[in-house]
Amino acid sequence: MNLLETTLARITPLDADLLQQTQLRLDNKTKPPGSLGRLEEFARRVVAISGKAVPDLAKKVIFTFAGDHGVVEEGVSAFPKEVTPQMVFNFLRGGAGVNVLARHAGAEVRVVDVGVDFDFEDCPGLLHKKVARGTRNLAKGPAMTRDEALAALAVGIELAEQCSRDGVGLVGTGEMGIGNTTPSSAIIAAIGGFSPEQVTHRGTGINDQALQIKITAIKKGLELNRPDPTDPLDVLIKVGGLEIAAIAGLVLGCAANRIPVVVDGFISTAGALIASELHPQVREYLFAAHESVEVGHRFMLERIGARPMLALDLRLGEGTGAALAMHLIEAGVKILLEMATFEQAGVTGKQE
Ligand SMILES: Cc1cc2ncn([C@H]3O[C@H](COP(=O)(O)O)[C@@H](O)[C@H]3O)c2cc1C
Ligand SMILES: O=C(O)c1cccnc1
Repeated sequence: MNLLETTLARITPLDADLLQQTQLRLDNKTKPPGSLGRLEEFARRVVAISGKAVPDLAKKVIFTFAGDHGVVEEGVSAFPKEVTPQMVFNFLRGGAGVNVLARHAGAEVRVVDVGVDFDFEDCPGLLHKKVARGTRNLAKGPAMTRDEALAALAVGIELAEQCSRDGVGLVGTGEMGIGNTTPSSAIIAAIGGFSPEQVTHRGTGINDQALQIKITAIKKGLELNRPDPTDPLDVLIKVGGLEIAAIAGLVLGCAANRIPVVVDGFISTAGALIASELHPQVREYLFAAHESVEVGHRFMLERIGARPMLALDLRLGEGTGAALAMHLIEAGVKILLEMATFEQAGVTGKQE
């Protein structure tokens, strides 16, 4: 078995008893039952995912995977591909949106080159995991080879393994790759059977003409490559991206290692969708941070069966939404661990 297969074999459903016991603990807190809404769900699920009655979320890590996309040559983005490595340097200096919001959340950002078309040589702080210098143009043929897709998946899986060894309590996903809303739209179109028009949007802010070019590129990619909707690996190979593959691997690795994983926006959810199509129980381990402005995002979330936590009209990616959502998951866990029970507080009237 390869790393992907052994990882998939380790993913199990959450323990229903543990979920129920944790809800009973929450019901003993000084509040009407269920009145903290989804914060209670977050606490319940973090306990059941980690298998720990007292989860420790002190160590939080957001992975920002960077990769380039051959399809950019079609004119699908408002920005040139050079922005991908330029933003990598910005992440490493701590100046990007995700750095600011991760600091706010008390999370560390780890920047991973999984497929940037640039030589970073010995760039301190960067995780050098380059599989290829970008994908090929999906409008002209398969974006990746099978080996490239498996190698990028393995990058994500191995980083999750490392998090498990380091005692990381909460992982977030993020990405940087000019053009990557195009493969993300292609993935949900292929898997969900949607037309490119239904799931394609403006990414970095393209105009009407570029939107038509983007839709045409996705149409060509689907017609030419004919990804098999029942085979998520085939979809990833033909119309995916290296950073999307790494995110899929990270999500699978987190599920296998029982680490809750917060999935960012549209592109990250494309990775999570591949993971959840590979293993249906993956959805139990993930938290969908927010609902992106990208129109296709809703269809991905519905397909996964994940309800987004925030609606902030975000459309940046990088892991920004994941950073913001981490606070709320931690808040739910703190309610479980720190709030007084009826008995401790001497509050009466609890219904048995
Ligand atoms: C300066 C800058 C910083 C970003 N950070 C994330 N993205 C986001 O925009 C890109 C996807 O949009 P499209 O498919 O239209 O190219 C990705 O890099 C995504 O992470 C950025 C984009 C730009 C321009
Ligand atoms: O939702 C996202 O993650 C997103 C949307 C547009 C552009 N970049 C990222």
